[in-house]
Amino acid sequence: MLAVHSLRRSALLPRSARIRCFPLHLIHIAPRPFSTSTTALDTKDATLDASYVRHGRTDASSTPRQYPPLPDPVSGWPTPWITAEDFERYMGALYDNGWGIRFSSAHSKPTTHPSRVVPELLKTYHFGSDELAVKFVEDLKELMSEEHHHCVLRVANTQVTIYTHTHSARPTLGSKNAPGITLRDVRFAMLVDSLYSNESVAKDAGDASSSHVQIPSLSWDEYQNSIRTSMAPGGV
Ligand SMILES: C[C@H](O)[C@H](O)[C@H]1CNC2=NC(N)=NC(=O)C2=N1
Repeated sequence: MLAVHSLRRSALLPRSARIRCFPLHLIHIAPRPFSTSTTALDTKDATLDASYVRHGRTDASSTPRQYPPLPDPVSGWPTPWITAEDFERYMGALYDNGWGIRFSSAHSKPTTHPSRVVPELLKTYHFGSDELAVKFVEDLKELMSEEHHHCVLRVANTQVTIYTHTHSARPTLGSKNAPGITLRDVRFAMLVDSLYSNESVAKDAGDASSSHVQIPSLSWDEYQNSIRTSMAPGGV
């Protein structure tokens, strides 16, 4: 619990400052629902120190790009889709840090929404072992519960892909509700990156970035066009 609060406060500080914000003896993780030993933030398991993250990338582009200030927690439902201003403010840094946008039909429901296409943010993280990937998922579960925001996870051995959209969302004022990308997702994406890098930084693990999936970085206009062409008949 404390770890997530600390994370929020320090999410956007430079790495060196973050290290100062995370004296390991102060970090406490609430008990886990299942017990694959400790988390990477936990001080008890020194054997996991150096390998939470796979250090495949040593090029300059692997340095995480600094994010603008974290959006405040969003209250109320449905949540508005991100605006052109939000897109301008956050998407450049999200793209540079390996996030992408996809339009997914995986969320359609045969009975109510047979051909629904949902815009969402996604990113794949790579780990040094299956166990470390599972530990990251445990930490994500805590973050999801703290944020009251739930993403879809795909765990494939040492890779964890995160897909995040907001179910209860609204494209524009007065329109019908439709799932999509909101500031809840932007905030969640930034917090997940921070979780990932803080855990490895706290352990002095070196390169804290993940390998980036090659997903085209849509401009706002392309994003709007994709929404128009790929969303359910009638548009949004
Ligand atoms: C009442 C509760 O907060 C809502 O059901 C939340 C839970 N988590 C959620 N997560 C996501 N991704 N989208 C939502 O609309 C959503 N709704």
